[in-house]
Amino acid sequence: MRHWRGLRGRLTREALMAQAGSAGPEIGVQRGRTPWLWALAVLWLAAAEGSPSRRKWPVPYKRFSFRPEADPYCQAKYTFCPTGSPIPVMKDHDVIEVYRLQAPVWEFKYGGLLGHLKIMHDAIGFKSSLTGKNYTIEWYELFQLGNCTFPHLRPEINAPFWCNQGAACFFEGIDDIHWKENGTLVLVATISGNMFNKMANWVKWDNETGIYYETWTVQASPEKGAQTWFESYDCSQFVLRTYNKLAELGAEFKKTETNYTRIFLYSGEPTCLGNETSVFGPAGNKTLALAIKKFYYPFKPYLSTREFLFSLLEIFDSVIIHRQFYLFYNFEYWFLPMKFPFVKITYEEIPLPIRNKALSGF
Ligand SMILES: CCCCCCCCCCCCCC(=O)OC[C@@H](O)COP(=O)(O)OC[C@@H](O)CO
Repeated sequence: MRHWRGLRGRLTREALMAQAGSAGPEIGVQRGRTPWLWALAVLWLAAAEGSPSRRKWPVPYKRFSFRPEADPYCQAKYTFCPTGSPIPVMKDHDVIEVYRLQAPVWEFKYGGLLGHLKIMHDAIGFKSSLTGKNYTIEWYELFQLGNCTFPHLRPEINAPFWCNQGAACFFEGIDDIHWKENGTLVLVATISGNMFNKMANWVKWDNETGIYYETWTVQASPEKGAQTWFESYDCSQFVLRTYNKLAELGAEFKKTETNYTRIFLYSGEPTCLGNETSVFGPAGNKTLALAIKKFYYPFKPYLSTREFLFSLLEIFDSVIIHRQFYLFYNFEYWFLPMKFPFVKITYEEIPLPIRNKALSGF
């Protein structure tokens, strides 16, 4: 059994789909049925050897002109942003403290359990000196992490169905116990009311245009400086974007270590396979469509213990043995030629940003 990994260079969508069209769903694995196609692919790769990919990496996260209504099929296990409120307009001369908030994911359900694995959720707290009121802003999934990581395979719909929206939630109050008990609540900056108001306007734009959650960070290897193929778009990325916006507005951050959770996939150069229409539509490649759905099938939720254990074996077979992963990014499907160590959860420092001195009005 041979894998594409023995051949250097990048596979085009056509080569992968052609391979799929002849060899059946296990793309990238030679089954001895298409030697001529295999030779063609080898010749193509030899010709392409060393030709640098023309694509810009990492793939830029796609923003949209507006946030669509969520599909009623998507059901939240826990209500999104139950105590949400509009962001208030602060007095320009107000002095507002900015807090880094971090707690284990799903702490409300599992306490500090995931904190032991450093699987952490991030948010930002604000406290107004003029009013004494404090606030929390956090960015997370409308329909929980599993729905943002894997799709639903609905019998009545040919394409995988995603409930992967993520959004910002702003509400009055900071739950000190929630953040302090197993995580972090620390002052990181002090800003003016004017800066806060400008940040608030940016948050509204960011929230209206950045509409989907992406769990995975995809890189070529765990080494520092390795090529990043895709960045995640999750709670921590929102906090980082907001800190950067505040620094751009002139905020000066304290010197404190800030670590964040990321879950990595390691792969060779990804290949874009197309979107829902081009892959799963009437003119789509039926075998590729089947291969993608076959890949996602073991990830479906609410399995029995026996089904779950069997699914783990299927996932191991796809990702580790056959070194295949289908990523959904920017509402397109990507083939990832997986590499050792395949998957890794990290909790590493991403330093607080440097102030933009040109704009520091505070
Ligand atoms: C199907 C799972 C695939 C494997 C994923 C393994 C862990 C990956 C962690 C990535 C970082 C997650 C950080 C993040 O975006 O957190 C958002 C959200 O999941 C946090 O959930 P929460 O319930 O703790 O907090 C949201 C809300 O309840 C707080 O008020």
